[in-house]
Amino acid sequence: MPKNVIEIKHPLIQHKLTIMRDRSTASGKFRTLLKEISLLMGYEATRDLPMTLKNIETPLAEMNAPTLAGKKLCIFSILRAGDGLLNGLLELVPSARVGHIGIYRDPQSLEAVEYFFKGPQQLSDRLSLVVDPMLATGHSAIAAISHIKSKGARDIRFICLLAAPEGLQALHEVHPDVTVYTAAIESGLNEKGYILPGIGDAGDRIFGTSR
Ligand SMILES: O=P(O)(O)OC[C@H]1O[C@H](OP(=O)(O)OP(=O)(O)O)[C@H](O)[C@@H]1O
Ligand SMILES: O=c1cc[nH]c(=O)[nH]1
Ligand SMILES: [Mg+2]
Repeated sequence: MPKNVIEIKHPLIQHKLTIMRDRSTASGKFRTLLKEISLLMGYEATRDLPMTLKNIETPLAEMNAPTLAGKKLCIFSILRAGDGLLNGLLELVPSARVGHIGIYRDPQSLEAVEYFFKGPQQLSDRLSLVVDPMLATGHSAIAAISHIKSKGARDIRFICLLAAPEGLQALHEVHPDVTVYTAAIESGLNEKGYILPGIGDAGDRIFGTSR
């Protein structure tokens, strides 16, 4: 297993994930749980942001108080399912810029097909958080990260709910500089490239669609 993978085994995340895995959990509840998990994962993925001190006055005293040092963020959502993680992270860091990368996975070849890209101009001095609930073969994440690197992004983290070992390995081979935050490293992929035991098709479960 690549070293730069952080599996967040917090009890609240694991409990919520178990409810999401259950096939009888409806879309509304599924979305709510994914957003709650995004807040908890975002806490972990930002725990080493640079800090500085700022002089303030409380009602009682003057103090040098810790504050974020101003490292700017951009959150890139891999459409569609990435949007299930995006809004929670934006609530944590309201000043973050947002990029959208439309990618779907061809069901036969399992290759990533990009159909949309819109992101902020200046990426070289930002921390980019690329979000998608699923890292299966890794093709979608690799394509998304290659694209944002071509636009200048250098400091990149990938946040996913579930990661297959195959996807982690593939992503690490192409982008060894990218740290992955995940709630669970799964057993593997089935013959159609779905993560096992998994949650099924993330986009379909978030938006109530079906293939
Ligand atoms: O690691 P990979 O093998 O590339 O698979 C993961 C991708 O597959 C899913 O997207 P999907 O193609 O279902 O599109 P959607 O989000 O629009 O439903 C998922 O949200 C990832 O983007
Ligand atoms: O299990 C999987 C694999 C890819 N995409 C999904 O939505 N689910
Ligand atoms: Mg997708």
